[in-house]
Amino acid sequence: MAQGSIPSVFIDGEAGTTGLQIVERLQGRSDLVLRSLPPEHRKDPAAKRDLFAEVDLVILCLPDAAAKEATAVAAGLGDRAPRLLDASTAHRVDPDWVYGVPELAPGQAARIAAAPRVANPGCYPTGGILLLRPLVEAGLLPADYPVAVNAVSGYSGGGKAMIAAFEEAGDAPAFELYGLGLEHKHLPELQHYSGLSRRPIFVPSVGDFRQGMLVSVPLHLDLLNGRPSPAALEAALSSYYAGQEFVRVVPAEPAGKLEPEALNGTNLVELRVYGSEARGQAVLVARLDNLGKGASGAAVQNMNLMLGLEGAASLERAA
Ligand SMILES: NC(=O)C1=CN([C@@H]2O[C@H](COP(=O)(O)OP(=O)(O)OC[C@H]3O[C@@H](n4cnc5c(N)ncnc54)[C@H](OP(=O)(O)O)[C@@H]3O)[C@@H](O)[C@H]2O)C=CC1
Ligand SMILES: CC(=O)N[C@@H](CCC(=O)OP(=O)(O)O)C(=O)O
Repeated sequence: MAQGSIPSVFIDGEAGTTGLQIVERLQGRSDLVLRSLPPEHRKDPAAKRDLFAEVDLVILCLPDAAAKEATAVAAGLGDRAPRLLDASTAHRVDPDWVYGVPELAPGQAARIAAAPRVANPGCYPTGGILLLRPLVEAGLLPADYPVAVNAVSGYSGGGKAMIAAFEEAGDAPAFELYGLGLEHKHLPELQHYSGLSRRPIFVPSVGDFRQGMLVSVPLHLDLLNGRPSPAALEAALSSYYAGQEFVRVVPAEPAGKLEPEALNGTNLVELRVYGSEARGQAVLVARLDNLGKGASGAAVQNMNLMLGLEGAASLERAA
């Protein structure tokens, strides 16, 4: 990108759920130019290659196989290759890609800003990692703790096909567990970036609401190092995310209820620690918009970092 020029961005997969939401979030921005392909050429590798060579950043909002193909197209351009931000699962634990959670660790935002290739995180791992990693790093949660992660998502998490099943076909269940083969595609990144040596058990579910997500982790306090109180876990999270704009540690309401849709349309994550000192138990809960901080909001946050467009961050703030 020439100094002083306005960066250009192409969203490969702009007609899909994640792509459309990114386009929506970029409406009204004058600090970048959004490039596009005519609909009849959107899957044409030659047309893609030509456009890739002209832009500064390509955001991949494609199924995994198509994201890998697009990455190969970019690599084939050598010096003219654009930087890539991949929203798919294809490159999230690939050491050649930087993981797109700026709040992951000190220096991660700077690594994203400088990276040629950034892997946008999965929606469930965003919640799980933000809850778990600070506790592992603080030495409170042993890396081999038998972690179980339970989660519920709105159906937009399943892209166009699942949206059609819920909104058009009308034959989708009101609620269902899935991933019960214990091989969900988010497990590698969830384990890796949380810093866990033991593979967690992950039980996702989907409900008959479009958007919104809760990710929860039950903990037995006597199995943690030093038997911390729920308040100590909350303090560890608060200190880890002090000063972060999009991650908020919120005191848990004593009534002990939480619904998943309150952050829809924002790029925020809320983290809470519910607990019973007397019972020696706690439940960590993350609330986020699966299409916000779980996908398109995170992609815009990463794009801003990669292109040095800090001034535009206000567009991502909660109303
Ligand atoms: N939905 C979500 O909450 C999240 C999704 N993601 C990831 O983002 C990616 C996109 O998911 P999502 O938006 O939900 O999926 P959708 O199915 O809603 O959209 C995918 C889009 O990609 C298009 N497409 C497929 N192959 C190609 C190709 N070769 N070239 C150009 N376009 C192509 C599809 O076209 P067509 O319409 O013709 O099928 C469709 O428009 C996936 O990897 C997904 O795992 C990540 C985080 C959250
Ligand atoms: C409800 C639902 O089906 N959700 C999706 C995950 C959505 C998501 O984050 O997918 P990425 O890994 O592509 O980021 C699923 O479990 O496969």
